[in-house]
Formats: sequence, structure tokens, C-alpha cells
Amino acid sequence: MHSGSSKRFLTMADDGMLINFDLGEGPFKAQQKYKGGSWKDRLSARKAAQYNRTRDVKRSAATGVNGTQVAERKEKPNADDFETSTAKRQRTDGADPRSRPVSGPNVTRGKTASGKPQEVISSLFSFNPQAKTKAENPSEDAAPAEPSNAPLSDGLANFVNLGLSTQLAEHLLQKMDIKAPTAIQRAAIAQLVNEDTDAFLQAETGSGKTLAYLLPIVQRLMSLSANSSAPEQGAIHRDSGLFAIVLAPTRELSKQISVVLESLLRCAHWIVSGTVLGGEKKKSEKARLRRGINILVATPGRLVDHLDNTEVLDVSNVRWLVLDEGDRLMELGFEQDIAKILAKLDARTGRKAPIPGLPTRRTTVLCSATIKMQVQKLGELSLKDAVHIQGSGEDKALKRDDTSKEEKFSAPAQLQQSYAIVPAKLRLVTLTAILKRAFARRGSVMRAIVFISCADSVDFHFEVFTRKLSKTDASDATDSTEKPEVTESAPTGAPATAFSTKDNPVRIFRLHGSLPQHARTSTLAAFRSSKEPAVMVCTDVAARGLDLPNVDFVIEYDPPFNKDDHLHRIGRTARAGKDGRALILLQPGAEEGYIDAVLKQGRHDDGRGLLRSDATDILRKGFGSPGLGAGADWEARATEWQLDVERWALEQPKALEMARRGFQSHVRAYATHVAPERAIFDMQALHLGHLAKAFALRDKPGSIKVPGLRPSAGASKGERRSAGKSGAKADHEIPGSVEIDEAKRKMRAAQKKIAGASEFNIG
Ligand SMILES: Nc1ncnc2c1ncn2[C@@H]1O[C@H](COP(=O)(O)OP(=O)(O)OP(=O)(O)O)[C@@H](O)[C@H]1O
Repeated sequence: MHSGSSKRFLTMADDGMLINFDLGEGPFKAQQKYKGGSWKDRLSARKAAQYNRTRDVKRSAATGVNGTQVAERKEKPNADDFETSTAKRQRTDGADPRSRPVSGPNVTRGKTASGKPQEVISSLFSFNPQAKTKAENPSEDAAPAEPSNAPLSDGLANFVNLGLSTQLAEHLLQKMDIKAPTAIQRAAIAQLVNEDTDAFLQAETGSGKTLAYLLPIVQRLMSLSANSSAPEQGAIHRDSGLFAIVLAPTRELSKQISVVLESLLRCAHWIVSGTVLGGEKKKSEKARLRRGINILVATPGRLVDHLDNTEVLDVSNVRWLVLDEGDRLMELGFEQDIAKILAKLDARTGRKAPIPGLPTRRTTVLCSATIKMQVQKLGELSLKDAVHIQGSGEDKALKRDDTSKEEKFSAPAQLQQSYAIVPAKLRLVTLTAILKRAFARRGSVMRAIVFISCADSVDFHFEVFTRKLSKTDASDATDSTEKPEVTESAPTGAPATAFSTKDNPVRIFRLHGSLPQHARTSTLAAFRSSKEPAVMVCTDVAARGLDLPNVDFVIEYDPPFNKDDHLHRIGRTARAGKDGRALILLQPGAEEGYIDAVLKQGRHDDGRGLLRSDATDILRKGFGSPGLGAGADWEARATEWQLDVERWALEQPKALEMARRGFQSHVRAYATHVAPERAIFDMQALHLGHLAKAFALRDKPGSIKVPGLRPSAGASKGERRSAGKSGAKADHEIPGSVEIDEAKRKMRAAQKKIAGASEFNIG
């Protein structure tokens, strides 16, 4: 596919960006299509032809023919016109652009004579900044760490010893395959079954905190009935009243807690649980409340709504209140809702005669992997004499005022963590290579989660990875032609054409808070139950608490907005003693500060087992031809893949708009990293031109304007140019501080508005 009438010449500008110019016919011949043979044969043929074309151009330039004329762009670019840049051997990182003579036509930038903006085509492998830090990989034969969140295996720890009834312990074993408690369960059950003291419950991700707070509540309610000769008609039944409320920040998490609770209550079916969640029909929730519920799982906003408007909801008997992901509830601005809930609970407690055996006071439990004793807002919750229950090896029960040392939270010890230094331009191809490699063999990875900073970027990447492949790429994959063109109402699950193989078809799902609730619920269910290997690209809406089976790999494509979220994200794998891998992508330069500031801190071994890789390693493994070992052709294949995505974006207006939206929202989200990490995620150091490449864009960053998105203030005034990290001149406008402040303000407003979802979808 090519224009035929006019050919464009790609040349390298002095800052290392390739710019395409229309040269008319000149020495160029119409590009030939290469059909038949293997992919490699076709590439070799194209390379040979390319070599001849390049040689001709150089000769022409030397003799002055066409060498000083740069023609104006006449028409919408045609994808194949760019092939000339792909086959050319790319320059490697760090080369100084100023020391290299520019051959061929002169280079102009900015606008053409007709005033139309030019496209900027930057080659993937040139002018990428170098990493500042050096690899300090651990020795290969270091012994793998023992799991730190697994059930205890000392034989002495069993549920009955901790105070659970044999009936409940049997049920755990027979129906839920839970044999022994984890460390946090051992500490929490013993405490909460026997005492009515408020508690901070803090333990690593995947250490079983849900059962740690649910089991004591269920045990206490079961023992109220146990004294009765016929428990089913005993003290507790669905009309006895509401005794416990569990609050969680997201609907997904509330649903999940409710599923665990229901399976526990199968051994005490006279105790009834229920949910009230945002996004569900209020009318049916009211009907459920009217029929009677003993343990309620809720999101704060919806519970407040029912407390205000549903008379039948009587909270006078509530004796346990659990705030799961308590710190997140605070961060999301739920404090007002929680204060309201507490006020209502306090006001009504004791109005009704308590059931014999029911505690006289309410116990409040705050629970998270990253909850801090010194979180000031928690004071508003009026915890009285709370004990700090931790799930580390040794038991600790600290008094609430013991805030002398800063808490240090760690990822599970057995979680294999790594980071990759990846320049902005190479981000998209590198992510593709990671996923290609992960799913190259059947059975190596069953489920992976890719965290992305904002909803628009999630949508864009979902489209990229499910798009109809060009014939070249399709020869490697399956399902290549199933996907229709990009449409408004795209599905949330589809075959992952970009990294499926014939032997290992992979499905991909997308999840973010801007999707309707029914789509969020069904997507999560489909990802959870997929029989095929599956990837979920998502925002932080999936970072907290979700317990998805067989997630072996978590990729933080965009670093999180604060360090606690990093632990929660990577904690979606390596749960309950299982293995798992996590990888975070960082850009060379300021972002490398994240290694010492956050990654090493969040480990049991202070970073000694942290692995490092770079884009070259990953691309070689992901794009190299399997038959050729490390594959000498990986650069060409990666470039080809990138150009194919760029062509796709050019050819489909909807795809282009998605790419632009993704790019703009990404940049805005980048401005909202928490203050202590802003020197690491520095807007001024962000190379927008290179970043645009990772969104398959050929536009100059300043000219990317998406309807519904505010145009960059910095593009029109207050433009600044920052020095490139490799000495290359940066060619992008970076938004001025006015825009950054505005972006931050919008982010905060958006965060407040999105109840239960911490993410950005500015538009
Ligand atoms: N004692 C146990 N033995 C075996 N598996 C368990 C045990 N307790 C819990 N699990 C399993 O461990 C997984 C993680 O539990 P849970 O979701 O409660 O972890 P969590 O500590 O709340 O994690 P997060 O901080 O990420 O929310 C679940 O699949 C659960 O079924």
C-alpha cells in the first residue's frame, strides 16, 4: 500500500528526530510489495531494496540532484512511505547528533510552506537517553526467599486453638481448603474472638486479612446461637438485626469480600449476609435490607445513602465495623461518609435491647497492607485503645500511641521483583516484547495484569493489542483478522492479537472506573474465569485488595502515584505463599531515583534481590526470531511492529483520537505524582516528543489537541525547551507550570468525584 504519485524522504534532523518530506518522483522508485516466502525473506528483500534506494539518495545528494530541495507535503501520508526509515540500520543510544554530518536534503522543521503541520517520525533506536545508574544484579544462584504470607506450617497453629469452633474449622478445611492460619490470622483471630478492643490490622498483601477479620465476627455470631438448643431458631436469624458492617473502597472489593463471607456462612446458614454497593439498583437493595441482613458489606457512599433514606435499615445492634483498605478509604475522601456512618452508629447504639451475649460496645477494625498508626485522619474514627495487630513472623500488639517509628511495609518475600530502564520512545514496543515473551510458551504465564495510569491510556493500549494485524505480523499469530475496526462501543475483552501465538492464544481485558458498573463486573468475572491465558490492562481501580486466581505476573507500565500503591499493585501476585513476578518500567534519568527511594525500601532484603533489565534485553528476547537464538533481526522487527501501529493509527481516525487522548491524559496524570516523588517523576524532564512515539503518534506534541480535552496551555505560551538527557536538543514543548497546577487541581477533583476508583480520565 503506497501513494504511488509522490514519495517522501525521511531524514534525520539535528536533534535526532526523523522528519518526512515529500520529494516528488526524483530518484525514487515506487516501492515494491514483497509477497510470498517467509517473513524473514520478505524483510531481507525489502532491506536489499532499501540499501539500493539509500545509496541512490546519497549519490543524488552528493551531486546536488534533489539534495537541496525539500518539497512541501501534499497529501495525507501513506503508511508505506515510512518503510525507508525502518530498514535503515538505526543509530544506537547515546550517539551525538551534532557530530554526525547530515547527508541528503536539508532539514526543515515546524510548518510546511502551506502552513500545515509536519509529521515527526522519530526512529526508535536513536537519541534515547542513557541510564544513569548501573546494574547491580544479584548473583544468579541466590536462594529463593521463603514465602512470607503463606499459611503457617509449624503444626501448632490451628484454628481451633485460636478460638474457632470445630464446626467452623472443619468447614474451612473441607469446603474452602484452608488448613492452617496465616500469621495475621493467628494474631487477629486470637485477639478479636476474645476481646472487644478496636484494632489496626496490618499485614502484607495476600496474607489473608479478609478471613482474619471475618472469622472472628462469624465465630462470635455463631456462638450467640450455639447456646440455643436449635440454633436455626436460636438467638440469631435474619430478623435479629444487623450486627456487623464491612466497608471497602470499591464495589469490586466489596463484592469479593461478600463472596468470601457467603462461603463461610454456608456452615451457619441462619446468619445472613448482604451487600449495598454503588452502581446497583437501590430499590432491590432496599428490598434485601427489608428481608433482613446480619452482616452487611458496603461501599461508604451507598451506605450513607441508605442510612439517610432507608428507614428499615436499623443499625442499633451493630457491634463490629470493619474498614477494609482503611488508608485508601481516607485517601479517596471518604472521611466525611465514614464520620457520618460513625455518628449514626453511635447515635443509635443501645436504642434496642441487645441480644444476650452481644457485646455492649462496638469494635472498629481498620485493615490494610499499608495502614499507618500515625495516620491523623484515623483519629476521627474515634478508635479507643486500638491494638496494632501485625502479621509478621513474630506477633506484635502495639498500643495506639506507639507511633515512635515510621512503619516500613514490604512486598511478599517470595515475589520476584524487577525493574527495567526503558526510554520513552521504546515504551510501547518494550511492553509488547514483555508480553510476547511472557506468552511465548503455553503454560509459562496464565494471567498477567498491566497497570496503566489513566483510563484513556488503558483504552488505547487495549485497542493496540487487539487490533487487526498487518499480514506480516499476522503470520506469527492467530485470530489476526477477527477484530473489527475501532468503534465507539469497544468490547472489554478480545483476543490479544499482538502477543497471541497459534499454540498459545491469549485474551486481553480492560478495566477502569469510567466503564459502566455492569461492564466492570463482567470484565473482572471473565478475566477471573478465563480458561485461556489472559492479560488485564487496567488502572489502579484493580490495585487494591482484589484476589484474582493464578496471577503470575504484574507489570507496572506506568509507575503508581504513590509508593503504597506500588505494594498493593504488585501484591496482586504472590498471594498466600504462591510465587509471582512483578516488573516496573522506569525511564532513564530522574525516574531511576525510584529504585532507591521506593523499590528497595519495599523489600525484606533491602533490594539485594531486585533484578534489573533494560529495553535492549527485553526487545531482543521479545522480537528476536526464535530460530536465530537471540535474533539479530530484533531491531528491525521491533521497528516494523512500531510502524505498523503508527500506520494503524493514521488509517483509522478513531484510533488516532484514542492515541491522542491516551497521550494527553497520560501527561496530565504524570503531573499528579505525590509531592515527595515529584523530583523523580519530573514533568520538566519528560520528553514529550519521545513519549508521543509510545502512543504511536507522529504529531508534534504541542499540536496534539483532542476534542473535549483542554489544549496544552504551554503549547501557546510559556513554551520551554529542556535539555535532552543525552545531549540531544529536546524538541518538545513542555506544559508550563500553570498547566501543571491546573492538571493537579483537576486530578484532585476527579479523585474526589470517582467514588471507589482512584484514576484519571480527564475529558
Ligand atoms: N489460611 C489460609 N490458607 C490458605 N489460603 C488462604 C488462607 N487465608 C487466606 N487464604 C487465601 O489467600 C488469598 C489472599 O487472601 P486475602 O484476599 O484475604 O488477602 P489480603 O491480605 O486481604 O490481601 P490484600 O492486602 O491484597 O487485600 C485468598 O485467595 C484466600 O483464599
